[in-house]
Amino acid sequence: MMPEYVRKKLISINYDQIIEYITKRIREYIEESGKEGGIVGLSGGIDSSVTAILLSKATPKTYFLLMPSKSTPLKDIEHAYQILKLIKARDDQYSLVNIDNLTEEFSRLINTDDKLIIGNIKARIRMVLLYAYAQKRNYLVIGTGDKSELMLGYFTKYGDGGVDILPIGDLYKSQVRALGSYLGVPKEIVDKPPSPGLWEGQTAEGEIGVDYETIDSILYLKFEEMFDEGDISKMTGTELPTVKKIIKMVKVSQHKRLPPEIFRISGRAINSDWRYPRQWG
Ligand SMILES: Nc1ncnc2c1ncn2[C@@H]1O[C@H](COP(=O)(O)OP(=O)(O)OC[C@H]2O[C@@H]([n+]3cccc(C(=O)O)c3)[C@H](O)[C@@H]2O)[C@@H](O)[C@H]1O
Ligand SMILES: Nc1ncnc2c1ncn2[C@@H]1O[C@H](COP(=O)(O)OP(=O)(O)OP(=O)(O)O)[C@@H](O)[C@H]1O
Ligand SMILES: [Mg+2]
Repeated sequence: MMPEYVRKKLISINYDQIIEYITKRIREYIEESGKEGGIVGLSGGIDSSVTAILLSKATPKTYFLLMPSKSTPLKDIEHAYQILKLIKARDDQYSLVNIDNLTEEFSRLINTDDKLIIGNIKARIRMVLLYAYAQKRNYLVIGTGDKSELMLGYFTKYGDGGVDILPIGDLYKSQVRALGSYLGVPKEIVDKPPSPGLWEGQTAEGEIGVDYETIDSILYLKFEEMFDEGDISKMTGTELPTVKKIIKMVKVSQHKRLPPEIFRISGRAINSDWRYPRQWG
């Protein structure tokens, strides 16, 4: 449940300003990186739909990859096509690549049918394809991760997490849904249960065990408003162990949000966060 207090803070916001800011930053980033445009993996889900629309507003140089597998619901492919139509993508601006053959080859080599291992392989195959298509065009890979998934670590490390920029990464899933509605994403896409589609019947809320309105409320109250966990439990109508579970997911997934730790032997190389200091020219 999302308390009214949180709804006011997270959902009643100025979407025009957000759209303007994100599209401006995408444009600037592409230009500063010396690249020409951006590519997005289009799944038919809300995150890639919103990202695709924002990218199209930022630049005419866009490309979209639809990469279904056996576990991709047909509806999702239809939804991806609806978004292509909405953004008026031309035939030479997208491709459909089925990833089943590649996935089967990997599972044969690794000799596993574990759905999580195979699911993560699918996400990483998509990443490999996106980077290859991007390099062919001198484009950047535009990530679709939202703040809820990034904070929870609910993504495949170096799979859908392997991207160049994260334009909607500071918006919670509930905010992305509201932004999607505002941008004219069909209601069916906005309202359907979020799913990585890595195995049949998978839904994010089913796997995590909590709905996104509650997840977002817990994340917001804990990490932006510093509420006590007991109070968060009461405010969101969620059992305390569930609140603790969500908070723990953030803690244990830190490694997914940071560059790999380098075991330093000499002094510091550049800065520890790898930013190149301006004063070095
Ligand atoms: N402390 C630590 N420091 C450094 N590395 C650490 C580590 N702990 C684990 N690791 C590494 O991380 C690996 C586990 O991470 P990872 O490979 O990502 O695998 P994992 O987190 O187990 O699985 C990915 C999760 O994300 C979900 N997902 C995936 C893709 C898309 C979406 C979506 O919403 O669309 C969701 C998926 O359903 C699943 O629940 C470990 O095998 C290990 O190599
Ligand atoms: N079938 C697919 N075709 C192309 N890209 C895909 C496919 N499945 C996943 N991806 C890529 O992986 C990203 C992560 O998947 P995820 O499910 O989190 O996002 P989504 O489908 O856009 O939204 P939601 O979380 O609501 O399902 C997608 O946004 C997309 O870029
Ligand atoms: Mg999805």
